[in-house]
Amino acid sequence: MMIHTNNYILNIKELWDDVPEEYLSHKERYENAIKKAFIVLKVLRQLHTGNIQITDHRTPTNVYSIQDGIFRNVNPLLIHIGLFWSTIAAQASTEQQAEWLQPDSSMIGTYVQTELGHGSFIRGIETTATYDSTTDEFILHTPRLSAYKWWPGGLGNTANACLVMAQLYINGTCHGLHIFLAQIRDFDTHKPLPGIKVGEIGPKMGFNTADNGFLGFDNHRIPRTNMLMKNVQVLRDGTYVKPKHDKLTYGSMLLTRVTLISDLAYQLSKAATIAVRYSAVRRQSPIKSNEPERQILDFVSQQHKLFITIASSHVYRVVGLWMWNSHKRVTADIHEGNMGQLPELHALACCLKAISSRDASALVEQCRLACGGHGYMMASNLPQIYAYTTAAVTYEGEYTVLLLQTARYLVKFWRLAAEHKPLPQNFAYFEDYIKKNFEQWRNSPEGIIEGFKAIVAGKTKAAYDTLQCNLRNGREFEEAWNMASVQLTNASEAYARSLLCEVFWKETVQLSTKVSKSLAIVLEQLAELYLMYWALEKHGDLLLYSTISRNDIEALQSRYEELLALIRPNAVGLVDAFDIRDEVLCSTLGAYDGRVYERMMEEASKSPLNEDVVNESFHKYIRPVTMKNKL
Ligand SMILES: CCCCC/C=C\C/C=C\C/C=C\CCC(=O)SCCNC(=O)CCNC(=O)[C@H](O)C(C)(C)COP(=O)(O)OP(=O)(O)OC[C@H]1O[C@@H](n2cnc3c(N)ncnc32)[C@H](O)[C@@H]1OP(=O)(O)O
Ligand SMILES: Cc1cc2nc3c(=O)[nH]c(=O)nc-3n(C[C@H](O)[C@H](O)[C@H](O)COP(=O)(O)OP(=O)(O)OC[C@H]3O[C@@H](n4cnc5c(N)ncnc54)[C@H](O)[C@@H]3O)c2cc1C
Repeated sequence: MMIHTNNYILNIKELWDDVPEEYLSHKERYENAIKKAFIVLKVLRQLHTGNIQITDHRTPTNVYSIQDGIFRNVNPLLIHIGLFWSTIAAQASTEQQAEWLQPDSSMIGTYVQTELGHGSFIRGIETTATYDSTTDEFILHTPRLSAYKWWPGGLGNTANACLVMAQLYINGTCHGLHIFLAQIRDFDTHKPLPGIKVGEIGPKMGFNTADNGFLGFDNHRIPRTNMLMKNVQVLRDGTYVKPKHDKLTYGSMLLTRVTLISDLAYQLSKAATIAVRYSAVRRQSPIKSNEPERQILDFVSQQHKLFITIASSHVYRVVGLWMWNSHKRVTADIHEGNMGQLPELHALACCLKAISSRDASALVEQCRLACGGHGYMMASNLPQIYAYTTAAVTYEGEYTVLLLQTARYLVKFWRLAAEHKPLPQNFAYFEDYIKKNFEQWRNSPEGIIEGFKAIVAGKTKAAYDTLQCNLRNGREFEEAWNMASVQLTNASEAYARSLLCEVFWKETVQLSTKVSKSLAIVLEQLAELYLMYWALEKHGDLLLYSTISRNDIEALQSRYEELLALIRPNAVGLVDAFDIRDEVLCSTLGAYDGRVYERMMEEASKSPLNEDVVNESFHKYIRPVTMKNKL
């Protein structure tokens, strides 16, 4: 059947709420979301099997992104779709995949790693999987309260299976973390299997349509063949066959970190669309006293808040794609047995996931503030977008923890540079910094990129020197590292920013040659604005580590303000170009037709507090007091 999938989904009535989700109880929210999730899953399965076909070339992304409108919050099957299947596809053997990856599978799964006691430090995970060679089974066990799994999305009520990360024991030897497929609920009755204690963890700041859950195992047995065995094996006699690289088990985290960059770009484009469109409708104060009130988008300070959000959305879209392609390349190499590029990919994914999530949540909040009081309304959808993006700063590798991973990589190259050993081309600037081969500052995108590299070198040097000093003072390495950790994270942050600037600028220049001249001009303006914005934000660092002068900074400021003025006439067009449907934006402030006040009044009329002209609490609580006072 040929179907225009977007319209098809939009026309499924049960997917769209009459009562806004905020008015539902915790339980109702879940039940409403899960009803919709299974309708969406059915559509995805039909797409997969070819029972329905795509007629809109943009549909693959739209099926995913339209979910934001359907759930307003999050699809409770996000982890089932985004992590459970992808981990099986990446980490299970060919035979396991043939058995488990059936389109009509009964399994609804989740990814179960974090415990009450351990999230970041996964080597500290306490759940065990002990091989019993007499029965050819693993025994999954939760030894104590802190070992209870805690957080996995969909675990609370929905999942009947999971991929669980546990410490593998064979004949008393611990072989570290491995992934196991475990059924946790009966496929027919959905009751927890014997030896399984499972439930939901309660309301959160966001993600409240997803049933994040807890899970404990009481000596729960699974077949040996349920360990994911593509990269590592346990044979029938208990022989352990090591993986080619001991971090291949962490592959799903790496892939999700890469994917998240593009997802955050999309969240940013939603926030920018809402805030820019609203700013074009909203009038507040004249600029000159004898003039009518102006669109708030005409205030230069408002442009400063918003245009960086438009630009950042493009940055993360471009860099997300760049990382996706790198991931594809490195994965192909790994298939050939070449692990050489894995450390670099991990280092890039860590700092870029950290900075993209932090930037996205800060900029979404900036968009909310830019909408004044109305941005605080749930009906603006900005609070929900914020709650969604800020979670990404923590999940899939916490911000600081990931920056410290990238710092390990930077310090390795600084050590090579300090010892005058050969460096890869992309770190040649470390050597230049040591030799004081400083370029003369140029007030141009290329000059700013060089300036950011000098900051990376300068901050890595400072962190490295502190580390060495701590070591000379007799500290053990880990302690010395902890003492230098503020500087180490600063170096990583700078590294991420320099990558973002360089990749975005180079990709934009390339893209500009392939599009119309007028479009190329706007794209380059946005890219330049991004670089200028961050150069000005980091001018203190540039003064410390590059050859920039006070005059250069003043010139940068002027150019930045010029760019704001140049972008202003295209601002609404730029967010319209994100092409996000009203049904997905779910915002009274950001709809395409600009009927902000009418929509706000329509939404207010849905409040249950407007159902009765006089609320019954008046008779119960207010009247007895106010009438008594009157007497
Ligand atoms: C449908 C599309 C979906 C789109 C996506 C949209 C939305 C998102 C979807 C879902 C999100 C929702 C929920 C999120 C789900 C989760 O949160 S799952 C749980 C995630 N948990 C974490 O991320 C834990 C973070 N911790 C770690 O990753 C590790 O503990 C650590 C910090 C990396 C340290 O590990 P450890 O084993 O202790 O390492 P150690 O210190 O011994 O060694 C470090 C060396 O190992 C290298 N390394 C580490 N990780 C990797 C890796 N993944 N790949 C390659 N190499 C790795 C590292 O470089 C070090 O190497 P050295 O040479 O020693 O420096
Ligand atoms: C919405 C949401 C969904 C989630 N979904 C899932 C899921 O589906 N599956 C799953 O398994 N997990 C999931 N998680 C869990 C998530 O992966 C963890 O919360 C995350 O990895 C952070 O770990 P933590 O909570 O233990 O934080 P902690 O590690 O306890 O961090 C607390 C603080 O300690 C600091 N810290 C910790 N270690 C260090 C260090 N070495 N050096 C310096 N500072 C440090 C951190 O920077 C932070 O400031 C989810 C979490 C959220 C919020």
